[in-house]
Amino acid sequence: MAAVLQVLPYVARAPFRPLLSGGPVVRQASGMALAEQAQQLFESTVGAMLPGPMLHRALSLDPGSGLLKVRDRSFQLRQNLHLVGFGKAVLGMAAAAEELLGQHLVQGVISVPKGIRAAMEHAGKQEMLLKPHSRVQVFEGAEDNLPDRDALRAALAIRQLAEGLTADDLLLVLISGGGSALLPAPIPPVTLEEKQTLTKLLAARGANIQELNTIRKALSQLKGGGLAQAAYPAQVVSLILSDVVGDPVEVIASGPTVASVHNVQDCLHILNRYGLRAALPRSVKTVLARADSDPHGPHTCGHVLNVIIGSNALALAEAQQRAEALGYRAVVLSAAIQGDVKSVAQFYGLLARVAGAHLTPPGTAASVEQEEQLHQLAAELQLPDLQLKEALETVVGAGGPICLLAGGEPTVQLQGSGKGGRNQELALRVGAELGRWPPGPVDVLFLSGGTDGQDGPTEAAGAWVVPELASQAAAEGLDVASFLSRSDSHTFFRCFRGGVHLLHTGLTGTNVMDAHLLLLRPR
Ligand SMILES: Nc1ncnc2c1ncn2[C@@H]1O[C@H](COP(=O)(O)OP(=O)(O)OP(=O)(O)O)[C@@H](O)[C@H]1O
Ligand SMILES: O=C(O)[C@H](O)CO
Repeated sequence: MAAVLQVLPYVARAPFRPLLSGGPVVRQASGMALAEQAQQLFESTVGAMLPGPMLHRALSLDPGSGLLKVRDRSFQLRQNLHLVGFGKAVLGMAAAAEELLGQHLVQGVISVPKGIRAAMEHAGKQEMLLKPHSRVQVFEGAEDNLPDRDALRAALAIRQLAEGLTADDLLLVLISGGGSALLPAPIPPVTLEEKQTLTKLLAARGANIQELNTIRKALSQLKGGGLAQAAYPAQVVSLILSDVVGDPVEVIASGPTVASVHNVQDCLHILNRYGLRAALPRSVKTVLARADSDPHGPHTCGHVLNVIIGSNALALAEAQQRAEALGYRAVVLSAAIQGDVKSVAQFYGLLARVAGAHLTPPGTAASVEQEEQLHQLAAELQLPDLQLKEALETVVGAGGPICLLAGGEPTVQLQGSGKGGRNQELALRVGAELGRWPPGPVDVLFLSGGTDGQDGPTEAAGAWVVPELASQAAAEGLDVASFLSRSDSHTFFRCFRGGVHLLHTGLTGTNVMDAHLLLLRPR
């Protein structure tokens, strides 16, 4: 039976608990400042994807019979549950899983980022920590998201646990972003250092995550279905928190429980594309050559159920519900925003102009060419799930506050030695775009935030902007364009109005990429 992939439906009402201390109560849109609403909506985007609510939605155990339901499948638990996990959000996921299923848990091994337990302890996030006497062994490693000896030890412990299972066992696999670096298990004779060097070179030359993980899978004992193979004949259930646009399970953390659809030719094309094929270490050539003649063929994963339990799309759906509770007409534009941050910012700036014009009395309508330019930009971004037409139709008929939601992961070409992050750069660029149009009688706000709570090497999660930002900044002697020319968005927001436009959540314990909110409210 082929491996099964299921995606949890629309998230149930996640218990809303403001991430920021003393978060605002829900009041009607008119009664709250736009910035307060935007931050509350961002909190609900993140809140729905926190490990506890996510696992509670994904797993349902009948304490009497020991029957575990995961989506439309059932598994009989009788102290036969084993757990492994790897990823930046996996500590909290393991804590939630052990709380729910602990009476059946025999043993567990998880591989999580170095220092995360201390960080969660410091942040007072007890729900993200395993209880004392937990049966789950924790390995911390992969400092700076790079595979290291600590992560290698974790991967070997995970493989050893998997290989010891029988057909009576159930292996729960917890997977989230950052998992690849936390599960390094190079196929000999490839060494950890050789694999590290190759992936760093690929990333530095612009390889995207799909390309990077195709190479990682080809050189790994556990990625690309290898973990599922090691666990056979045990039943495997993978609960996956997606940090990749489009939620491709074979790419997320390099698909350890998903049969790989790539072959050696795919790898060679990628290596050629980035000029790395000629300089490959002999060990890598040996492993790639052997892969083609592998007697076992690609890993079969018929004994596996892969379930996406958290994603950007699910998070945005939650925020859409919140926005409607605040009195907005809300539309999810896309959960697959990609492309250069400059183009993405232009798109949002024009969208605000066109949408804002539809919300104001006739006579201030956006020009036809601006609408055409907006559709042109959208076409150039090639967003597979874009709901632009639906969004504009909603705006035309609204006559009241509008909330346009989107998410994904734009790319930034770094310039200069400034300090910033994808979200802060996008927000600042959108702020500059908004300032180019004469503000009609509409309040406009744009927010961009990283759902893991950390945007680039800064302590901010992101930032929010309004059309007046550039002119207000100029009055403070801050030139937006100059900061952008140095990729120095964090410094700008730290200086501008005492940092009030920065978004701070602390490490959230989840990661479903970035969330973008565009709020428009007629005066
Ligand atoms: N000064 C800067 N200005 C703008 N963007 C920056 C700057 N410095 C780093 N970045 C961007 O931040 C991104 C790294 O962000 P971050 O550290 O949050 O990791 P990530 O890509 O979100 O990975 P993860 O999913 O593990 O969080 C890179 O895409 C990089 O281009
Ligand atoms: O770990 C990885 O491979 C990336 O975070 C994508 O999931």
